[in-house]
Amino acid sequence: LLIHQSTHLNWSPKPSSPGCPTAPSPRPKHTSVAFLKTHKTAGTTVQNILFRFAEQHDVTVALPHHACDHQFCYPRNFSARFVHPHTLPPRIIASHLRFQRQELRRLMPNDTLYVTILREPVAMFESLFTYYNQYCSAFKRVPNGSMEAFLANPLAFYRPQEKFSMYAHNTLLYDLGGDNDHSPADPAYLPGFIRQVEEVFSLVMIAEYFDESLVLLRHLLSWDLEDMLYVKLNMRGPRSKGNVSSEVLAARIRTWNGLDAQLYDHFNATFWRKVAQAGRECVAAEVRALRRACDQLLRRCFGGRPQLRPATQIKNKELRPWQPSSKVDIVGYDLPPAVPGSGAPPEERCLKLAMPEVDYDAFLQRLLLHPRMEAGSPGRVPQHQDWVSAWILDPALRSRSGRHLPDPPQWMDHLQYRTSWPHPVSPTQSPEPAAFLASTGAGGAGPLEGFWGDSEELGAGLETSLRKDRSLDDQDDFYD
Ligand SMILES: Nc1ncnc2c1ncn2[C@@H]1O[C@H](COP(=O)(O)OS(=O)(=O)O)[C@@H](OP(=O)(O)O)[C@H]1O
Repeated sequence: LLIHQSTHLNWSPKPSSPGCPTAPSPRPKHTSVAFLKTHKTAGTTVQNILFRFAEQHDVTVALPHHACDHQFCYPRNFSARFVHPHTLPPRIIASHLRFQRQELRRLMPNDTLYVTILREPVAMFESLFTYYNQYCSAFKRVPNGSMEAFLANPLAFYRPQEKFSMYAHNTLLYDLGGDNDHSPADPAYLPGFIRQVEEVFSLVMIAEYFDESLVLLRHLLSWDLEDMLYVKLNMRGPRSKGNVSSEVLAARIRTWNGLDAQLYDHFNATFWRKVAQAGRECVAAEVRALRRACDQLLRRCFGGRPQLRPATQIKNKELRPWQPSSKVDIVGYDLPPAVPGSGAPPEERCLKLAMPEVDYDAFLQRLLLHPRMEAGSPGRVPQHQDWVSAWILDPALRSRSGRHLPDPPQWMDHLQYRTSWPHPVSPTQSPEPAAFLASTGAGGAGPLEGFWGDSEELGAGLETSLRKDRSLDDQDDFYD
């Protein structure tokens, strides 16, 4: 077990930097954030920053209902009903969803700042094509999985009505709630759509300029530089990376994804206008400070820059990234039992820094389900295993109780206290799975039957659900 330590980096950012007009003045950190996590755009790395911030600052994150897996029932249009009731009302939302303005407005506080991220469409499409080669039928039916063959005649393979077809055509536009199959012959559509995006989103980050984007995000939210530290997550290993070396191929990708290409070009330009407003020198200086601080954290966690490893070589199960298929390697990091140099065990935050999306989501779900588990069983005496799980999952609890599990009277008191923390839960608050699924039209209750039963069933249901997270095939069932 990793021992939580509350020590922080001794590097401490100045609240504002001279010559940086948009650098945060000393005002409270903004904690209401809706991050639209688009696909294959470095969104997992941003999400991890937000999840860690939420944990550290005790801010509620909207998590998907179990029937939605770890995404908000994507590719459906987002609905507030897809949010796990224990995470209501949330202040941060950062898991995959298809943007739906009204529903997010209904869910999130009025002062929510909307942020998203775009990636250059050629690199993004190559990533999508590889990652979803087994899930998107348009890609699957191409002979030898050849991207060149697909791009030579996309319409021979693409069927807009098919499930997951959005991974093959203007995915950015789809994620933002737009019509990814809209005719390029309609000159009015995209400008109108862009205007709507600009109305809602305070910041559109650009994956190619990730660090500059984080600087603008920090200014927008008045966060400390320490809140922005990260390692890259969800990267493909070298074996799985294609190379779009030919200009002809790149041009075909841009033509096929014409709406995304124009969208990206527009927001890339507005991004650089924002950088200019913030002061180029100021942003560049802060990028250097951010990189230094990231390096410093990596030394504390890994003894230096961590080695990227295939999932099979990662000893810590919680750090093994999900693999979309046997043809694609998603690489990750392992934590050393003792940090080279200091010899100390890595801090809790190092685990979270390197934690893949599915595992972080599952971790947060487990934290939230504990109080529900006890509240859902009135009169039930807390069991020893409840305490052990709470102790493992709750860093604050661990830091209070130290290395050793306390005696039974203490853990029973604690568990009873937890029934009202962090979200008071009434037994009627959570819809039964069948009712939930019927209300969303998301399919039969099958795998979730008995989910809100007693704690043992709940635990088993949770494990099933975690296993389910590993398979997109199971997720498919919700859209059949
Ligand atoms: N910080 C940073 N800067 C630039 N690029 C980064 C960063 N972090 C992750 N990545 C790359 O983003 C790709 C994964 O994107 P997502 O996490 O959004 O994918 S997913 O849709 O959630 O599966 C994936 O790209 P590919 O490796 O090309 O697939 C990652 O390598």
